[in-house]
Amino acid sequence: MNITVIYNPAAGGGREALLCRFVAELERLNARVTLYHTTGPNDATRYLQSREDQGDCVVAVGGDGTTNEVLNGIAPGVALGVFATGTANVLAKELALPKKPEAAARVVVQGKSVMITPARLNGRRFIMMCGIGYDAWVVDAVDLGIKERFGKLAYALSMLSQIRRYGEQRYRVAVDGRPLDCFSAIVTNGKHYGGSFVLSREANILRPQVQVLLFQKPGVRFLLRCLTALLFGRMEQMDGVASLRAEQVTISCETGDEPIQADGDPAGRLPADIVVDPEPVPVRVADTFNS
Ligand SMILES: Nc1ncnc2c1ncn2[C@@H]1O[C@H](COP(=O)(O)OP(=O)(O)OP(=O)(O)O)[C@@H](O)[C@H]1O
Repeated sequence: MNITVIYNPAAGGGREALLCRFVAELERLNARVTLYHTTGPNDATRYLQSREDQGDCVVAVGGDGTTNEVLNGIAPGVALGVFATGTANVLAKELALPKKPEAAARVVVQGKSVMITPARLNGRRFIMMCGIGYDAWVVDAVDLGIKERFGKLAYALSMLSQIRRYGEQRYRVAVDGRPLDCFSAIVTNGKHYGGSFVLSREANILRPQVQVLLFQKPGVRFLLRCLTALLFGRMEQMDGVASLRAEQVTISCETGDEPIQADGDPAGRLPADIVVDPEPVPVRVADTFNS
């Protein structure tokens, strides 16, 4: 098996020792490995697009942002592997991928492929989720220095700093053409969010549809109730939260320069045009993964 390993040395504050163990195990399993260290944002995508032969599998070693950039550069038919060394690693939770480097390498070489349908936000693929409103403000306001040193704490601090703004901005959404309003929205491909929290029980990453969660009531109290419900995996059931399955979603707002987040990183500004990608991607998972 020929494997390209894309390592983001900035993800999760750097995990060089884990990378070495991961690559050593791949080689012990007779894989031929080409290793690449990324140098900055979008370098993974650029590097992959410049490679004529990416091998049988490209493994993203980093967080969801690294996987996103690999996904946007991977050639059709080449399998995507993930060794999660980032901060939140939501995709790894969704696919029940092992944390230990040796076990993660065995999944890549000895596991199976499942077909996952990403979605496209303004033309660029995302694999887990994108969001506008509160969700995007939090990602936009994360202090990268704190994130590098203290990981998820940076998100918690950013969440606190943005709470007061919730409800100020109203967004217009079209879910498969149906017009709706909201004060925040998350378009998710999978069930998990922010790590191991369950955002949507309705979502299914193996299905060629996304789940759209619309937060339709204003007010800080409503947001706090939503965040509490998220801790218990019950946000989708809340009065004021609409959860809809869709193939195409557009989101816009009349005023302001509003950010969007995709797979946990800033992803441009509104308007957002989100469509399910017609080309599914083979992704390596454990043999025991229930598909
Ligand atoms: N050499 C580099 N130096 C700085 N940033 C980089 C480098 N290579 C890639 N990046 C950027 O780092 C960003 C963050 O990486 P990533 O999202 O994978 O890790 P994380 O934020 O720690 O994890 P998670 O998304 O799971 O919370 C990526 O979006 C990528 O653009």
